[in-house]
Amino acid sequence: MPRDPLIGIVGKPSSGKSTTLNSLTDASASIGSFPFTTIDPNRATGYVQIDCACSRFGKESLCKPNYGWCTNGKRHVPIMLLDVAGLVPGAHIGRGLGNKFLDDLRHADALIHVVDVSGTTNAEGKNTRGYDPLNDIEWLQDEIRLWIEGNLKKRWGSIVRKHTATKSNVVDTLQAQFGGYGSQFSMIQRALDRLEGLPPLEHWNDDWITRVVKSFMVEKFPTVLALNKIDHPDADKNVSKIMLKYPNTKSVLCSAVTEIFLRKLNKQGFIRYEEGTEFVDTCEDDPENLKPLDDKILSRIEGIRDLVLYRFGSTGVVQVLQAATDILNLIPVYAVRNIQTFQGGNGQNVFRDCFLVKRGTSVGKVTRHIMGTEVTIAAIETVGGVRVSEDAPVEPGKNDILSFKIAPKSKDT
Ligand SMILES: Nc1nc2c(ncn2[C@@H]2O[C@H](COP(=O)(O)OP(=O)(O)OP(=O)(O)O)[C@@H](O)[C@H]2O)c(=O)[nH]1
Repeated sequence: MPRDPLIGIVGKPSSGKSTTLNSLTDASASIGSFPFTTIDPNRATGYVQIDCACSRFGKESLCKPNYGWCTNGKRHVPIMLLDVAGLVPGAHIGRGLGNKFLDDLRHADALIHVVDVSGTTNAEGKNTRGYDPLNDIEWLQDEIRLWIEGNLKKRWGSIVRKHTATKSNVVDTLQAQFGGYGSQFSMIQRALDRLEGLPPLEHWNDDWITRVVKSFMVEKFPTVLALNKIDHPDADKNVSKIMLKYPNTKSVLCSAVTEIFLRKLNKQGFIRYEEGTEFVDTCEDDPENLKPLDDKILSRIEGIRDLVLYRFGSTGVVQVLQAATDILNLIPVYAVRNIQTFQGGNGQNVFRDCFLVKRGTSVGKVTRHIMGTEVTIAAIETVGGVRVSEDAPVEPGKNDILSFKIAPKSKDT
């Protein structure tokens, strides 16, 4: 059974990790209880915003998720986040929280690297001016690579001896080494396929080992860059530099502190703010429903509109989490009791249960993930009561709303 996806938040001290995490985990509407089975202090529930299936069928007013919430067809689906704190240069040799950080990381399926693009904090997170954040992207990648490489090189002699003695396949040999990082055979295969002219493992020199580890990292730790603090005047030139140097890495511009500020005022009834958008109303726009603000805060909001919202379309925070689920290829799948009305088990409300699963996963696998392996599924249906085979893949808008008919337990069991 696939486990729930986990997204790690990484970045140097003072880059804005906690602020970003707070804005991703702050649930502004009343929400269901915690859906995940394991809770540890570094984990928090974030909410990724998706277009809910209820809006496909004009049933927005009847939508009531068991977990998260849905407003006018914009649904906030829970996803587990991992706060990977304490990374400083030299972590792989034990600086800062050192290996503790790296150990936490192995559980993550994707990373959000929060980068301070204002250039006002150095590699250690201390105040400065004109720091080049390109360094942060490089050294974070290097730390992870050196950690994996270090572990591999320590045992390289015996790895090669065993590999040749047992005439093993290179994928099997690497899976035995990388299994501890949560690797899978398919991941390793893809990582190796990307490397042209790769010699047999027994002929790998240091350079080839580095290339293999880098390629493996692309598979194991797909990364979104959250280019944070875009509200700062020095951010623009740093953002352009990063985009030029890393054209193929998903980057999202954001201002976590702005998001926190707007959500707070929204909760207190001073503004109307729709998360993930550029729309903010104040008492000037709606004096009857919004509380009055003093001139200082009004002018700060004006600044936020000009510097962040109108320039970039939003604070970017909602989009950061969306980008992380996109690189993992996750799509929402809905389990309903009644395939005609989309109602849940209690016969009320629609689309109560929504799960994020990898696009292309077979319906059978999704079924077992949701229903468990003990039950016997007699039939699976999708929209219109159409039967779906267990092999059919789930895709956005296709086989993504499912109803399961359970076979009655036989008397012998
Ligand atoms: N201008 C600006 N400042 C920000 C933004 N996000 C965070 N900050 C500020 O950056 C500082 C550090 O933010 P934190 O969220 O504590 O950073 P962190 O990465 O969690 O730091 P550590 O806990 O030391 O690892 C705080 O003063 C924040 O207010 C932003 O979008 N814009």
